[in-house]
Amino acid sequence: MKIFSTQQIAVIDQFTIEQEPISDLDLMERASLQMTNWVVQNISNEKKLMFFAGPGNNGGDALAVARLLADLDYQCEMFVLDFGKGLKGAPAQNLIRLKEQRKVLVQMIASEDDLPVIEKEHVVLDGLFGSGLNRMLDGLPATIVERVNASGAKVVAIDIPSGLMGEDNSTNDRSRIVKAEHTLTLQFPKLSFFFPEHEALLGKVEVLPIGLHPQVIEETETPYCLLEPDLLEQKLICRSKFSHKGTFGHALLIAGSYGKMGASVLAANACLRSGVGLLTAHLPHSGYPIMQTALPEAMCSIDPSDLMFTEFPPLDHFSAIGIGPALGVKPNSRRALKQLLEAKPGKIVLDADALNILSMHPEWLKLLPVEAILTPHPKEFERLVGESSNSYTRLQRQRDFAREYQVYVVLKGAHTSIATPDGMVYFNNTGNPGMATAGSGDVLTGIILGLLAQAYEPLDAALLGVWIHGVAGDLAAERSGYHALIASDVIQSLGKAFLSLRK
Ligand SMILES: NC(=O)C1=CN([C@@H]2O[C@H](COP(=O)(O)OP(=O)(O)OC[C@H]3O[C@@H](n4cnc5c(N)ncnc54)[C@H](OP(=O)(O)O)[C@@H]3O)[C@@H](O)[C@H]2O)[C@@H](O)CC1
Ligand SMILES: [K+]
Repeated sequence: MKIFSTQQIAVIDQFTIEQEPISDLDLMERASLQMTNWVVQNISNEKKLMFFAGPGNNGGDALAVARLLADLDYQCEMFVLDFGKGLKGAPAQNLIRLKEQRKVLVQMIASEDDLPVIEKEHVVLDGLFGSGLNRMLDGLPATIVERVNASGAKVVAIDIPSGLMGEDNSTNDRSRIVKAEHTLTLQFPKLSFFFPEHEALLGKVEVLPIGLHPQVIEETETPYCLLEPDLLEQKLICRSKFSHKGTFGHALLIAGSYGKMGASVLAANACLRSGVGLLTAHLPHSGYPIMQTALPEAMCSIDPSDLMFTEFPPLDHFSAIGIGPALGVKPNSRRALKQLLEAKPGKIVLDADALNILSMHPEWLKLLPVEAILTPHPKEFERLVGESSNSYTRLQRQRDFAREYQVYVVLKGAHTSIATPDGMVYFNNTGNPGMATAGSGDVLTGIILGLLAQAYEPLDAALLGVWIHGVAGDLAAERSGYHALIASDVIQSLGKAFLSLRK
């Protein structure tokens, strides 16, 4: 699913009105019907609903939803923000319709004194501002937001919590943003919905389709996209009857150091469970019995060092390399990583300490092969590019980094984002908080390595790997819940996760 900017959404909205064609009033009614249906299914009509409507179409939606719900015997009160200019267009027509219906008390709010008392038991429907917000809230709107947030009432935001910008909130003040329990967003999630600092403002997000014109959606270009199963199903490669283990590549995993060999075992296991033909794990000598015992399917290449990575085997046999989990950053390992990069290793995924080494030696970044995949968590990414004060800035840095070095940057998080060398960013929404556990990242590295070593292009390996990792985590959480979930559970669910793509 494409993620558009709020400016693009306004253009798509206008195109739909002209080309469907449909009047703006009818489009607003269509959107409002969707939201009304959601309220009917989720909120009891014994609750008193307090609507707040702003000056634009977001307010128009609130006015229409109040009328539709009042017809269904919901008890509604309407408070309209009065800037002294009156409403225009479709919102003005909806105000007239609501007044003519005579079922809802409508009050204008011109100053703080006009504000109602909001009880904890009420439900607030927030239609102050939506995608037309163009500056931080202040004055009366900011006061309303403060009151709503302080009331303890359940808040349902129409399209977007009022005060939240669709994209960049780096100069916004979160105390002036509505804190919703549910956000009913129209047709497309907004970019700012994918940033962790906004989770508590958005609550649970419901994307409600409102039938915007498919042609303009298809033709409008955006660098941002949400991963969906349809796209990934197309990417999964079918296995022919005549395939053999040589068809599915030979992966080389370089991971683990003394005391942390588990990272290597987890990544190797996940790699094998992702369909690779053959896997060689390169390990310090002390890791040899561990790997051979834990995972008989893996072959081993033994480092001269007993404790850490200092040398890599000849690369000719391998179709992809994964390096980094629990490697350590000792000088010998650093030197060996540099030599590996100088040997032009081809398809490669770098994680954890491989990235930490690169942040200690930024001059080696230029050695990264084109289309290498880097899988940092936010801290590792910060070490590479410096601190970012918010997710929007971090996202722009992620895009810049991917373009500058022509690599894929998989920034791990609740919505893992994958930035590509050509400036695209894909967001993932599979996975769950239970996966914030030791070894989870090693499993992802193993999956991506397994896919890379087969015939998957780096882009497809990154997208499919991230998505499958999340699905496997979700399946594992169904069995163990979030608290008890460990990385091995995710590996156990990989089979079912691949099967969910039905090939
Ligand atoms: N997607 C779709 O197709 C559909 C979308 N729909 C709905 O439309 C919504 C978008 O509507 P919208 O464009 O009218 O914008 P909205 O947010 O209501 O308000 C803009 C007004 O606020 C003002 N203003 C801005 N910032 C301000 C501030 N800080 N403090 C004070 N004022 C401020 C600004 O005026 P300004 O002061 O800038 O002149 C302007 O008057 C969208 O979220 C969805 O709910 C559906 O109806 C149907 C289909
Ligand atoms: K809103």
